[in-house]
Amino acid sequence: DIEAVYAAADPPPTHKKANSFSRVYASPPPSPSSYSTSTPPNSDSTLEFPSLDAPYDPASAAEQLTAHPTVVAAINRIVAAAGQMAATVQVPFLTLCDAGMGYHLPSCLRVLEAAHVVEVLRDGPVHVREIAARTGVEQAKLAHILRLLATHHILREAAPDVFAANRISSLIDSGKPLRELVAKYVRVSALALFFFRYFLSFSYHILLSLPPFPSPRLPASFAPAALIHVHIREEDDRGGGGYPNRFRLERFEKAMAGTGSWEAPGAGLHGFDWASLPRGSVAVDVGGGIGSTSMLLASAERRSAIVIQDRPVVVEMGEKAWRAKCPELLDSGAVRFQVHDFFTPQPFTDAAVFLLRVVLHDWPDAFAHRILLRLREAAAPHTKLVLADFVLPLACVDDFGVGEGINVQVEGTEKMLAPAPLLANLGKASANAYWMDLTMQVTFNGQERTLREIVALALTAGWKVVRVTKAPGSLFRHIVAVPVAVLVSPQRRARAGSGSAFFDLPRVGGMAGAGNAEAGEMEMIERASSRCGTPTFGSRVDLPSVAKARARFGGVWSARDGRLAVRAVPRRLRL
Ligand SMILES: C[S@@+](CC[C@H](N)C(=O)[O-])C[C@H]1O[C@@H](n2cnc3c(N)ncnc32)[C@H](O)[C@@H]1O
Repeated sequence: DIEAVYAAADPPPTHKKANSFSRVYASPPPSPSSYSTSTPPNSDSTLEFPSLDAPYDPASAAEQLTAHPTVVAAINRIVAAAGQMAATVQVPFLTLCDAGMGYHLPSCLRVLEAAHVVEVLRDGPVHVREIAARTGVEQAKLAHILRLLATHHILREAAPDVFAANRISSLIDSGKPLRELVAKYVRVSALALFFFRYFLSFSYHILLSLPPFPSPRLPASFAPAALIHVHIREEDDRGGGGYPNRFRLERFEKAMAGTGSWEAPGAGLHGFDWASLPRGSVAVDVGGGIGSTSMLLASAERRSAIVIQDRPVVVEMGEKAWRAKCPELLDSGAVRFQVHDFFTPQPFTDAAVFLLRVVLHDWPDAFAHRILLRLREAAAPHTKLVLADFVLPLACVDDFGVGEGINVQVEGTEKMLAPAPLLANLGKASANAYWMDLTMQVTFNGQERTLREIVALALTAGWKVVRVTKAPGSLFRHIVAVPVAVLVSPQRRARAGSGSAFFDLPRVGGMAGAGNAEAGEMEMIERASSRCGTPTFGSRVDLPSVAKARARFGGVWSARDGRLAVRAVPRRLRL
């Protein structure tokens, strides 16, 4: 109920009718000489500094105050002090990451401007669903872009997924009606996004084609340049003499070891109760790289055997690294490497834990769904899935879906990381997770995800998230999920215009895949599935679910032989 969401949001800022730019130039602030520098600027005690949350109004007394020489000097000192304090106190690794990925900010700003988002927000907060509909930009991507801008105080997330312009973004309001702009620049927004992506990918390729340079003074665990990582095709990994991809591959593995610095100290060990696993059980580190995380686990916790799965060339490198560092763990069988493609059936069908660390963020939802589904097919009832990834908080207090049909009932969720007036997601202190999100998006069409997105994605593959760890000082989280019935996956694809189509509820792990969707989950699944390109149904095959399917998708639905059947495939389900 979008009205309810708006009602819950902060009151809209005052309407702005005129073009900010023209007003800026039409009424420049008084020149410094018009002030008496000896007079304190704020002798009127009611005059306050302009609010960040309200639109920019150059004519206001508060805004004019900012041109007074004393105030200008104070502003400069505040900005200098804030920047210097941040650089002084923040861990240098994170400051370097911030500096290394800040190039996403202008790209996001460009989307804001080219898609005319500020004009859409002119009259107050708007839900991203509506912004997407009015600008033609894909909703899921737009939400992340706008949240990154909100994290940098350029917009405001007034309520979950509801964005508002503020003192900064309102400055780029053209003052023209949206209709006029869209007519003039037909679909500029979609095109801009399209070309940006390619422009950025192109820049990456140029950067990555530069010859490697030695950096002997960097500690081995830190390789910032390699944080931009590349999926190297199998045939390239070994290719002639190892240049350039062999270098990149080796640098990449160092960078992966360096990602330990994203985590709160000890989080890798405490993110899951490894000691609770029965002696002799098996933990599978899927897409485990050279096993940097497993090495920590294996050294601290010897109850379960660890299998590290990856592609052949990585397994080869991993075995070499372990043989050099801790051969006894390989020789005792406590740890072993296995070549395995995670898009193919998982060979371990009785694992205690499947660990996916920084794997899902490499992949778009449709592929991430497949990786999760392969694990679900191999899961026993006691198997746990541990996802280790950044979890993006909203830039406002998060009610976890109340009022949006989504209830993320997960142990360990936090509605906010800081009280007002700080941003609920800790603003600039959290920038790195949002930079990584954009890096994943422009490089692989992957992404970092919010908890809602992770919960919804996992559910499409039969994993129910039950717990997320708290990790003070880091947005890198360990998320624990348990197997539930798979709610997804048409076995036969609906053909456009075909007379009828059946969507089987699959059998997984010997369990009939009759859905167990609870209230609210249906919508969540549907949203996730629309991103996966696969229609999904959270449904028991009973009359209410048939009615739900009809209401949601149109068409004529019935329950036949434990399957949902649809006649005259509705447009929304055509694949
Ligand atoms: C971002 S790294 C994460 C490595 C490790 N989990 C860690 O946290 O250090 C992603 C890993 O997925 C592996 N990978 C990519 N495609 C794969 C596939 N189809 N099957 C198995 N592993 C794959 C890569 O080789 C790489 O080691």
